[in-house]
Amino acid sequence: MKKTVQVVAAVIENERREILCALRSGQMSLSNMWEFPGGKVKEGENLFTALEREVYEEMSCRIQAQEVFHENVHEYHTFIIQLIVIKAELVQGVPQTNEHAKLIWLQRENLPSLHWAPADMPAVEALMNEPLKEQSASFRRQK
Ligand SMILES: Nc1nc2c([nH]c(=O)n2[C@H]2C[C@H](O)[C@@H](COP(=O)(O)OP(=O)(O)OP(=O)(O)O)O2)c(=O)[nH]1
Repeated sequence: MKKTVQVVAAVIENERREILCALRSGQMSLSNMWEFPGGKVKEGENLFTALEREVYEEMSCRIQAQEVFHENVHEYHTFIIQLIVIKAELVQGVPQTNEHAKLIWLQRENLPSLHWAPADMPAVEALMNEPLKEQSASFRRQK
């Protein structure tokens, strides 16, 4: 039986309404696919704390997890992923590529132009279809 792995991933939006996208490196599994930064939740760990820890480990910056945005289950060849996508705010530092091949900020309407990890597609679509009023507070404050 395939193992189910719980993974948290961050949607971090900047004041220009761009979302941070991360390219998995050639050394990682699902190599050369784009993802939202994050990783596996450890046993007994709170989802938000796990996300803040993973982001700090991967990108040396601090985020504050805000709310669960999307959740779905996807079956890969070797495991089943429960992907929990969480809105988060960058609170300290500039994201660094400690593990990823590349980091880019992309307007949400351009998200589908990337080759995403298959499990991420429903969340990408949900972001595309998100009503303007639900989009980030930093963006709303500019209006
Ligand atoms: N962080 C993150 N991982 C994702 C996303 N979509 C997706 O399928 N994944 C997969 C890739 C990995 O197999 C797993 C997250 O594992 P991880 O980031 O903690 O660790 P890892 O790459 O070392 O994992 P692995 O080599 O053992 O598969 O979830 C996503 O949007 N963000």
